[in-house]
Amino acid sequence: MASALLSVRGVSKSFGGLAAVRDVSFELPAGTLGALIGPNGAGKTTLFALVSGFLRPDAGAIAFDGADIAGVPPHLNARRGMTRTFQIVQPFAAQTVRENIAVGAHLHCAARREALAQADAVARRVGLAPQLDQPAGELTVAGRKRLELARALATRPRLLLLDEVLAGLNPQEVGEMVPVLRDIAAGGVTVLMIEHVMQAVMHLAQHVWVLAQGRLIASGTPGEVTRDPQVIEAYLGHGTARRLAA
Ligand SMILES: Nc1ncnc2c1ncn2[C@@H]1O[C@H](COP(=O)(O)OP(=O)(O)OP(=O)(O)O)[C@@H](O)[C@H]1O
Repeated sequence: MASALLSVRGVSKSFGGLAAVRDVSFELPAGTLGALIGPNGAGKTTLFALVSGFLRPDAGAIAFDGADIAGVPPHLNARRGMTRTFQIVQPFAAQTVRENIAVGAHLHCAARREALAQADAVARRVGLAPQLDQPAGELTVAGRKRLELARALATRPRLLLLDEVLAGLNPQEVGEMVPVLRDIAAGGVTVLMIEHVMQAVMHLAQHVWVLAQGRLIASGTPGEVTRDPQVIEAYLGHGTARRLAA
């Protein structure tokens, strides 16, 4: 069994009276592609923000590669090898795709020429090489999603947290992104993805954790969690599993 690259133990976070994440624990082994799923408002993005350091947990422990990182700011986590993407992609619209990706590469390369060369290499990995000289503002939605992925990859993460990188894509675009994500994981990057596109989760994830109303209600392989009555109820409403079985 591989050791846990990310360990979350008893983590909770409330906003005023609203418990967004309640006593969540899980471990992501190194070399795994895991998915975090759950209905809208389940607490997935809040959990990502806690792990990546944009929020500090009210309780619990978060460890990355054995080091306690609860409350450690995102730029320090990026230096340690953990980077996240955002659901809403905000590139520097007037800059080229190459320059946008190079921003991520600057984490490790001080020299501009080296950062730009790294940007080219990363663009090839995500299928953005033909657009390298194009202003980022001219990219399609699918192109912007690839750019967000490329900017994160350019930081050379060991753990990549992907927040809905497939949202807004049509089925063909999803189909084109799945192998890109699989190649990234096969290249040795541990991945945790928040994803609503179940078709992609089924194809990609080795392990799935399901959140509902802030709590972890199920975990297992994609096949196991999608058959779990508690998961069916969380998505489709109370009594659904019983009605489906009948
Ligand atoms: N900064 C905040 N202040 C107050 N409430 C918040 C804040 N961030 C999130 N929430 C609330 O916490 C709950 C969990 O939200 P979160 O965005 O983590 O869910 P999610 O599972 O990512 O949802 P979605 O799939 O719709 O993105 C929601 O009820 C949300 O309204």
